[in-house]
Amino acid sequence: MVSKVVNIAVVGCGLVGSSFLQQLLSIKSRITYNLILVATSEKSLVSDDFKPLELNGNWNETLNTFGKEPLSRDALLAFLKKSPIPVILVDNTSSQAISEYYPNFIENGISIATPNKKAFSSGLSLWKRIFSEREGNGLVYHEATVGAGLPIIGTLKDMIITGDKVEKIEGIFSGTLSYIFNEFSTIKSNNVQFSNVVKKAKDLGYTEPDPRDDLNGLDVARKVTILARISGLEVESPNAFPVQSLIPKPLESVSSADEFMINLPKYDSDLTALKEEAAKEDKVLRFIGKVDVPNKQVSVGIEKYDASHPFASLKGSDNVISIKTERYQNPLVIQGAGAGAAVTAAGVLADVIKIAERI
Ligand SMILES: NC(=O)C1=CN([C@@H]2O[C@H](COP(=O)(O)OP(=O)(O)OC[C@H]3O[C@@H](n4cnc5c(N)ncnc54)[C@H](OP(=O)(O)O)[C@@H]3O)[C@@H](O)[C@H]2O)C=CC1
Ligand SMILES: N[C@@H](CC=O)C(=O)O
Ligand code: NA
Repeated sequence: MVSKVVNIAVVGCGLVGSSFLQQLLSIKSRITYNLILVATSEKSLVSDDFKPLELNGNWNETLNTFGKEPLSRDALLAFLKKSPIPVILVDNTSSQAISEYYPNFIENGISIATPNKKAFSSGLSLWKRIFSEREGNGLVYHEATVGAGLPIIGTLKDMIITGDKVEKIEGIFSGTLSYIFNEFSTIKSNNVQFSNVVKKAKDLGYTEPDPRDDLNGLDVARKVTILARISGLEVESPNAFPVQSLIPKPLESVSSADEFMINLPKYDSDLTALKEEAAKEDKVLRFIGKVDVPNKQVSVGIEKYDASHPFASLKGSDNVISIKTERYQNPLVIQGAGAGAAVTAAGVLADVIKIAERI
């Protein structure tokens, strides 16, 4: 029997992209994955004749040595349209520009697998265009946009297509903020200062290069926007509901991450007071995203939880998501690593495999 062959184009070879390529090139499968393009923002390798790229294991070196100027979005589309067999575009970037171009790929029959949240959590019109389900459109899978490789989006969609009704989703959706609050606000009271934990998280490489990109709550707001939309709420954008920022107002406009870190200790007192107030009630603080479907409410911010609550005993940078539905009145809880190269790449690869089986 001749095995099925699918062409794969990978844009973005950073943390997740590198791990994705390593996993893709080593899986054993009855489907053959034919790598026809690899690109970063500066270099690209393109197989003009659609034969598999010869990467000899060290694709990074090959890309740097032989890579040419990356294709524009139009040129990338024109190239992928010429593919004689089904093609999957894997977007491992965080590029807004690429995500805004998804409808053009999809409407030309090109499928997409991605951990990039931008397309699904920007304006609602882009979401509607992506999921318009026209005959001949490419498929779109984005499991790793929420909770990395944890099975959240697939699980939620399965519940909905089988007729269940989502009532409430609540969770800790940021690996960085999970770590920070797990260390800062513990069941046994401690003297840890918020700024110290942020510094520790930054030193361990858990934060974005500028920790304000974690502390402003936008990453969590994007994830919650995606879940709310899947659950049936027409959320206009991640700015359309209350999002608590952990950046002290006076530090919003400081120019550099270093200046931000130097000044952060001056503003520890508010969060220390909140943590002590919670401790007196035998509670801890956690940074939560919430979707209340019947009441059409979405929010992101700090909440207090009893020491006995599953969110209170979370470890490291784990995510935890609780989904309450008409059928799961005792909520379904999914917990585990919600960030990191290997688990995220595996989530993307599992999507590639699901698409390849369907196209
Ligand atoms: N890291 C994690 O734990 C998780 C990440 N994600 C998501 O996965 C995606 C990738 O994250 P990560 O690997 O950590 O990010 P990195 O910054 O490590 O990698 C991004 C890659 O994308 C490339 N890139 C950026 N813009 C373009 C462009 N316009 N055209 C071509 N290539 C481009 C970069 O190239 P260059 O180096 O040349 O700039 C780089 O290779 C993001 O959307 C992130 O939100 C999701 C869940 C968890
Ligand atoms: N920065 C994110 C990683 C992926 O979305 C996180 O902390 O969870
Ligand atoms: Na996921």
